[in-house]
Amino acid sequence: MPNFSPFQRTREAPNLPTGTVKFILYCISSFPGLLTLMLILETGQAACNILVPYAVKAIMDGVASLTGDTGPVLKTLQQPLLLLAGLALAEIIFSRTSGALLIIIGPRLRQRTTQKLFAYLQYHSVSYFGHHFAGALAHRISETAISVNHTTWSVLCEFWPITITFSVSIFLLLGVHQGLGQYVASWVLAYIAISYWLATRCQHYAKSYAATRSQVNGKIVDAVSNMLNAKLFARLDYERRYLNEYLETEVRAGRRTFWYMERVRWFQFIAAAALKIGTVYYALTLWEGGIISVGDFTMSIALALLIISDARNLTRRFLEFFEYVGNVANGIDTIVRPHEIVDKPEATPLIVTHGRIEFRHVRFGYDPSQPVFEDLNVIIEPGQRVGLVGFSGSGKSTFVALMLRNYEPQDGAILIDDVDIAGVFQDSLHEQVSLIPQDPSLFHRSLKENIGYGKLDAEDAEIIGAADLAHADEFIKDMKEGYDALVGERGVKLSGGQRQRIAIARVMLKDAPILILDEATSSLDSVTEKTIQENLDRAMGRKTVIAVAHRLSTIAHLDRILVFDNGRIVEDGSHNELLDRKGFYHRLWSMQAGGFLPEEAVSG
Ligand SMILES: Nc1ncnc2c1ncn2[C@@H]1O[C@H](COP(=O)(O)OP(=O)(O)OP(=O)(O)O)[C@@H](O)[C@H]1O
Repeated sequence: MPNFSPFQRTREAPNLPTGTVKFILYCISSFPGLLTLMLILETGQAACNILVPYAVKAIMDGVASLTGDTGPVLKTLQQPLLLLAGLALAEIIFSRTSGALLIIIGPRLRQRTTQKLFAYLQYHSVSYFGHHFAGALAHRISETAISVNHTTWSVLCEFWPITITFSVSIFLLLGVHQGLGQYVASWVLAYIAISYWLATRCQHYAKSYAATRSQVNGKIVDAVSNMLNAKLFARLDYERRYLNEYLETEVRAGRRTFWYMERVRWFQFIAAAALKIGTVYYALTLWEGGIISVGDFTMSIALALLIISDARNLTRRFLEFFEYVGNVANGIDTIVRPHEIVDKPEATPLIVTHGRIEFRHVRFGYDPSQPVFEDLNVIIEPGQRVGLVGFSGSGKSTFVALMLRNYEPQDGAILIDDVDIAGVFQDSLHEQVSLIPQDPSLFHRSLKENIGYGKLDAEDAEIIGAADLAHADEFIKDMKEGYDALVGERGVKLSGGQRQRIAIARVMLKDAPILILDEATSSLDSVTEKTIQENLDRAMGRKTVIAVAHRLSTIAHLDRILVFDNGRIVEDGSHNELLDRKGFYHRLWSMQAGGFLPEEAVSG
């Protein structure tokens, strides 16, 4: 188990900027000093690079001034040679220090971005998670974090040095000769503009190629998760052919993109040739006319070659940059959208002293135009044990979901101990209300951690005690690794009944004053169910309990039963009272086959 205090927590949902540039700046703002240093180092490295042709010019001019005697060569060329060596050394130092900074900042920046996005994601509502696949969200977070890094490095280590190379080259060439400088400057401006334009055009191809790749990934995931179906139906061949259809689409989209890139390369090669030949011709003419020295001539050619080497792949760099920025924008769009249910600024912690629950004139619909509850009014007294029954779709789970504030009513209020839960901190509500769901999902962590989730600072003895009450201890003891056994993703290595027992144990450990059981024992055999039910009854103590049940026998002994029909409470009373009333509940009870309600509603 990670070693952190169980009580570190933040109540307030984090705020994140929604603009792409602002978001990237926000993420990198944790490293102002290191990033500035990196910018300086990249500037230094680019400057060293660009000054090499200048040193070569000095050497060439020195060589040209030499007479036939080779004796004083080194002496004459001492300064430019030292400059050349100094530049080489400085370039190594700048570039490797920058490399080291990249190693220091890179993983940390990725971690911070992931942390921020994950923290933001946590505050989305249950309905948000119902609309987004877990895998897709995890992928989005990691893509966004990687793309924030890449965007930063693109600007710092690619576009910025290129800007310096281009600007200083033009400056040096203007110094050599105005016309030559203007020729290269026009070439550079035109080249950048065309590269940018080509990249924006290519974006369309790159996007559709990326879409086909992710479609293929999705198909592979779907096929792998349905491998059992494929085997049971002997459809392995079919699955290969099915996947191949999508792979073919990917190949076609890939070819379109690469052909376009190939055409871009033609442009680059022709443009590079134009710069090379043009500069050589221009500089040669100037040298011939005695306007520039042989050193200037050499420097001009070297600068042109340097520009060409930096300009190569500029379209691809733009394209990658767009892709990273697009990824960040997508991540923001999916994750950094407004939270659906937010704690109010004036929110207070909920402290349950009695456990009285009231639904007051509650109107709610998942789609507000089709309300599940129109005007629901009900009071559950402190310590009361209430069963909710009704046909499938009658509103029982919605009732529970509203109590947990998974959704907010469009009208009316839900009060606990006379406090409107809309005005309390959501986590304080969840601390006071426990839920045992019908199909509990567990973390892929040890059994001990899963049970201990109900009370993070629980002693081992408390965990075992809770497991014992939930009849989980008996099967855990039989496992090779006991309480340290891992349960598999969502608890798949356990049977439904075992998962339910772990969920019961962790809720017993949590010991909240209000308890909600949503078919909490439905996956258990009747013998285990009976014993757990007794333990649950004991654990309920003076808690307020709401139990949703399809098997009426499991709630018949409770203090009160609310009968739901089409979002209305049509009957309310104890089991015996309701039977005596010979109404809806009586019909349900009579219709029960083996203790279950029929699926279909029966008209009155
Ligand atoms: N997440 C959702 N989005 C949209 N509609 C929903 C959602 N959950 C439930 N509903 C609808 O709300 C109505 C009430 O459903 P609810 O799940 O509360 O019924 P229930 O009594 O708990 O049913 P069951 O016994 O089958 O669990 C149904 O018409 C259902 O289709």
